[in-house]
Amino acid sequence: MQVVVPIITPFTKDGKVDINALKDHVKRLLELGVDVIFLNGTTGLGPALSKEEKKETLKAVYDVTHKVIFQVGGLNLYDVLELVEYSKDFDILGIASYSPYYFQRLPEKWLINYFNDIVSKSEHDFYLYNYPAATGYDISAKIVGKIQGLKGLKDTTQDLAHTLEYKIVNPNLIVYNGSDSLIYYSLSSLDGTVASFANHSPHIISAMRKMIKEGKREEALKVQMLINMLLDVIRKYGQLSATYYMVEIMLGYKVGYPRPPIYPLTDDEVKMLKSEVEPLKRKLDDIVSGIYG
Ligand SMILES: O=C(O)C(=O)C[C@H](O)[C@H](O)COP(=O)(O)O
Repeated sequence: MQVVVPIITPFTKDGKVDINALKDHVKRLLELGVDVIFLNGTTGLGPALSKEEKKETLKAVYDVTHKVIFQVGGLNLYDVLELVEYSKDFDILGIASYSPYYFQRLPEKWLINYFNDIVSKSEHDFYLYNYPAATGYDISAKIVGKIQGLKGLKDTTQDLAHTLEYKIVNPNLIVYNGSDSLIYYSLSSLDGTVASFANHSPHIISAMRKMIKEGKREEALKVQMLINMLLDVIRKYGQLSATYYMVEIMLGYKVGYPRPPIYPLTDDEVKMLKSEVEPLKRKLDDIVSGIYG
């Protein structure tokens, strides 16, 4: 029942990676129940980070914890392989990559070659990041066996049956689902969840995990329903940006800014977000305080 956070990448107002904010955020999330840091994912704006920025984030997070999965994917395989080489100096849990994106109708064998080229150069375990809606490609359970020595994967889809299929095909794979709307099901039926909500609500997810372990399914499902209501609110403002402000609303500390084209929210948007979140936050806090007594 692992909680993996696809951690945000904090930026300064002038668009530089805010290393101190990143380190502090990692420390807080680990204290609040997060098990693994998934670095440079979607929520971390991975596709918008340079090769050098990805190296910077790994170095920074590694100062705090070695429980890291380092996402290296990109559209220049030589840059990707340079990041794989760079990762060899770090005793981390593994590396990951999403599919090549933007270019449509790539033959399946090119996609498999891309992953196997990464695996062949890596000394770490390899995790697939399957996100069909973002990349245009579904590396499904039917073809995932063609990736050599795959350790695990994160499947971002609302279709839990699609994610379970990987377990059916290979029960030894570590399988996570990456959708915040399925955290309860991911914790209950998979190896864990990769939840962007773990950036601002790790304590809520940890409480849900405790409820599931104690057989308190109804309370746990109530938490999931409130998370889904929060998700609807957050998505209205642009989730990739709103997540930064949700950290301050839910955890009480600032964590830098997003970077365009993921634009910061305006002051008015932050005020409106806060006013819509507060009532749901109160309900969640009541449930969580009840579970811990
Ligand atoms: O950010 C990451 O790297 C993640 O793993 C989490 C999910 O992939 C994203 O939060 C997108 O999830 P949806 O909004 O459900 O499409």
